[in-house]
Amino acid sequence: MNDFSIGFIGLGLIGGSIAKSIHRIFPDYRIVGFDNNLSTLKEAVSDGTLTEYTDDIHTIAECNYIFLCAPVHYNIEYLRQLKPFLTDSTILTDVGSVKLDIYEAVQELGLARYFVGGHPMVGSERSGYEAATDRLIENAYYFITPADGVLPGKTEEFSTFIGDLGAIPITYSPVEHDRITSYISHVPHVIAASLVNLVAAADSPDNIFKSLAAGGFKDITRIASSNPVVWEHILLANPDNIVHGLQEYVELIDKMIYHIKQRDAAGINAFFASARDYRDSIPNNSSGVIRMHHELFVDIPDEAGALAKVAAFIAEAKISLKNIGVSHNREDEEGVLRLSFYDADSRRNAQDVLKAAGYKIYNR
Ligand SMILES: NC(=O)c1ccc[n+]([C@@H]2O[C@H](COP(=O)([O-])OP(=O)(O)OC[C@H]3O[C@@H](n4cnc5c(N)ncnc54)[C@H](O)[C@@H]3O)[C@@H](O)[C@H]2O)c1
Ligand SMILES: O=C(O)C(=O)CC1(C(=O)O)C=CC(O)C=C1
Repeated sequence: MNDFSIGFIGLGLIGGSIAKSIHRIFPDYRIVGFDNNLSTLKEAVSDGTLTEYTDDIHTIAECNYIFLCAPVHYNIEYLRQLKPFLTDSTILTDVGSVKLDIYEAVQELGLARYFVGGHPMVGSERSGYEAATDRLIENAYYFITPADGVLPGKTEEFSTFIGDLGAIPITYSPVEHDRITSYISHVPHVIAASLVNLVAAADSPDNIFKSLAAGGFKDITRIASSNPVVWEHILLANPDNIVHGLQEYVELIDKMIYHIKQRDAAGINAFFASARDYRDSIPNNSSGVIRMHHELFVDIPDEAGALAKVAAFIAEAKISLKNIGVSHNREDEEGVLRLSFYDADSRRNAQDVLKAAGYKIYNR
């Protein structure tokens, strides 16, 4: 065992995924967990991700790198407890979705010399350690927001470490970060949750809306299943940017209402056309604004066992499948089975295997 140590406060989706990546890439590092969910900690020790867990903040504070991975407001609360034990060899970081509030707290507490903030631009609607994977952050952009006054070399050292884990570090100021993420992440989560609440309120007593909801509604509302505590903290930590974005959004909706009321075909068309052009310009096969997804779409017969058969071909070829899903709406889907993989090689190999077995494959 190497005596290099990394401490985690919060071992859910993001903390757990980063800990698992570190364990995969640096198996000799000592990884220590602290979480208010004891069964999570026990599970992470038993699957080998954590070397040990602790309920003593001092043990975490003594680690070389400290990752704060609880909901954003709780991360800030831990700064004060860690402060007395930190040394110049510590790198203190967090993964919170909002960067200015923790940056200001760090400055106020005099912790700037240790602090390199971070935020992986990747995640899931699932939460908790059971949703964590050792590939989650691979190929994802990872914001780095160093404190003004951080000791020389720490930002470079931490960025290199994040690159070693397979993510793509990009350095931004906390102010820029919070403005960008309000548009591309925080406002969209509010909109997704609003849409679900809209439909839930309109649904019939026998829930017919829910039963009939197809790809469109499901695609745009996946993130409405996210952990409410995490999002409560994010909205309260970045209120001005989010309110501003939502107000602009309401203006857009008002504009569409006006077009519809006026029966303005050209206005409606232009609204959709500009959205389609921007959305289609997001590169699918690069680490662009939207993370690279290694996906295949496969047409399968609508019969029992068809999905299991495809999964068996993949398993026989020893290819790891990240996710598998079926769409029953054949009207606007060419391939109905969506397979996602952890990397481009796995996707390519699966494509070869399934093609050889006579399946029709689509790439999107
Ligand atoms: N969910 C995402 O997609 C996503 C993406 C990037 C960054 N983040 C950020 O990552 C952080 C964690 O989010 P997550 O999605 O992993 O949440 P999660 O709910 O999956 O995990 C949070 C973990 O923190 C623990 N925890 C909660 N309060 C605690 C406390 N007071 N002390 C110690 N442990 C505590 C929980 O038991 C849980 O294990 C948040 O700051 C969030 O903004 C989330
Ligand atoms: O993919 C998802 O489910 C996410 O919500 C990930 C997502 C986002 O893109 O909004 C959520 C929160 C973050 O801080 C970063 C990424």
